[in-house]
Amino acid sequence: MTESDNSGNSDSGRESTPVDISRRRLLGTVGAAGATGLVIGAAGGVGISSVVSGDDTTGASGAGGPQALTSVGATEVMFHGKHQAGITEPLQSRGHLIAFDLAPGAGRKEAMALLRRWSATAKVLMAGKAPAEDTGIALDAGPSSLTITFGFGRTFFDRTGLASRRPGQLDPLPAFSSDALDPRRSEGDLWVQIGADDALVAFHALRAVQKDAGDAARVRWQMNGFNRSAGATAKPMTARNLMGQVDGTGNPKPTEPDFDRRIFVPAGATGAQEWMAGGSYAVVRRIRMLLDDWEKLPLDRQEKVIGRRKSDGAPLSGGSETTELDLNKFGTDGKAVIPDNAHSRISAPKQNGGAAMLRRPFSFHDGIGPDGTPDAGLLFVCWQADPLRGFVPVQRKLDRGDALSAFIRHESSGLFAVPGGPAEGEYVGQRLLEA
Ligand SMILES: C=CC1=C(C)c2cc3[nH]c(cc4nc(cc5[nH]c(cc1n2)c(C)c5CCC(=O)O)C(CCC(=O)O)=C4C)c(C)c3C=C
Ligand SMILES: [Fe+2]
Repeated sequence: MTESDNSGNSDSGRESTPVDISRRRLLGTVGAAGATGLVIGAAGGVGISSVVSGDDTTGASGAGGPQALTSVGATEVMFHGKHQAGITEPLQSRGHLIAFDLAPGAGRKEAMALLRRWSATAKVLMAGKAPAEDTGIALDAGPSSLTITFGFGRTFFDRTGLASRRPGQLDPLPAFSSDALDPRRSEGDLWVQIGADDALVAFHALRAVQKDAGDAARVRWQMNGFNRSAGATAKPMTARNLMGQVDGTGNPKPTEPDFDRRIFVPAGATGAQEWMAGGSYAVVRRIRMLLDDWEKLPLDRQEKVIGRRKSDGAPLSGGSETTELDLNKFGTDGKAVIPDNAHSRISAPKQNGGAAMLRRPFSFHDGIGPDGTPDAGLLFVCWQADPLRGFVPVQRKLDRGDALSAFIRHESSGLFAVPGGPAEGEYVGQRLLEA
């Protein structure tokens, strides 16, 4: 992207105004025009992307000179838009999920100031610029698809005197029989999701968000995750999880007519809080994978657990990855080719009255647990306009009879209201906090 794309985007007038300097210019490495890259706009909703060409008119990137950013580094996601960034964009290779609780004594005033600070920081960092008193962690890097997404947990509303504006959708999720939840790593007043295609850019944002919290909020829990790096495969492919499965195939697509209705809260929706228009609800579950057990299972049984081939994600009923599941196909033994307890069968929207969610997870690996097995699995994050029409009915059904249940353990849970994207000049959550 060119530097001029960002002119006029400084956050002057906001608290803790970040310095409007590109991280690369701090090192004096960028010419009048930057590298070729992508700008992903949240405006209008769903990751509209356009290629911005950047001819290096200075010749600075020639032999011996500084190099242009690759498309990985140069890709920028817009902070302002109808929806917050970090929901419909492609999975990034690094992620941090952090929940905060407001500090004792902090209320609505402190929360407003915090969301102003966080928004100003997010805007600057997502543009690949340096905040005030920068740590230098991300020097040299471009925006690298950084997204920073903010949400409110159920407890936020009592602590800020806003109980009358708490959406019913934040009512606690039902208990599921397979839950083994750790309350200290669950829920929280505020939630921040950071994603980037560079580990240092993601960590840089994490530190900035933590420092901005100041005396207003304390970290309740933090989880770190990853996905495959952009460019690691010969062509763009659906991600794999740590069980080796192709994971994400059945996700609703932004091109589908009911995508917006399923994922985002419409303006003027009956019973919805107006400040949530354009927003979405995030369900976050830390799901441990019992990898030692899973990896002992022969391939054909692993495939029956999911109902799809491991090699390419195609349904066991035939076709390729994107072929629809044929749930009525039977083998010569008279049994359903996609077993009754297969994860794909049970979670399919047509088996759940159309219930659908957008899954956007990160894998995690936190070493070896006290039991000697890998503390690894999925930071499952799913997005929907209403958790009672997305996550809850599907998880209820999975809880009753999913073949995958024997190989996973839900260890923590969070439900967060993620407001719509801020308009130019607004901060995230302003319509809730200042209405
Ligand atoms: C309640 C929601 C879900 C949880 C929790 C969940 C956990 C989970 N899933 C996998 C692996 C796969 N899931 C797949 C499909 C799939 N899963 C859910 C929901 C939950 N999964 C849905 C709605 C779907 C899509 C169903 C459809 O549209 O047909 C697949 C198949 C490929 C794909 O469609 O993505 C895999 C593989 C793991 C490992 C896991 C917990 C660790
Ligand atoms: Fe799943």
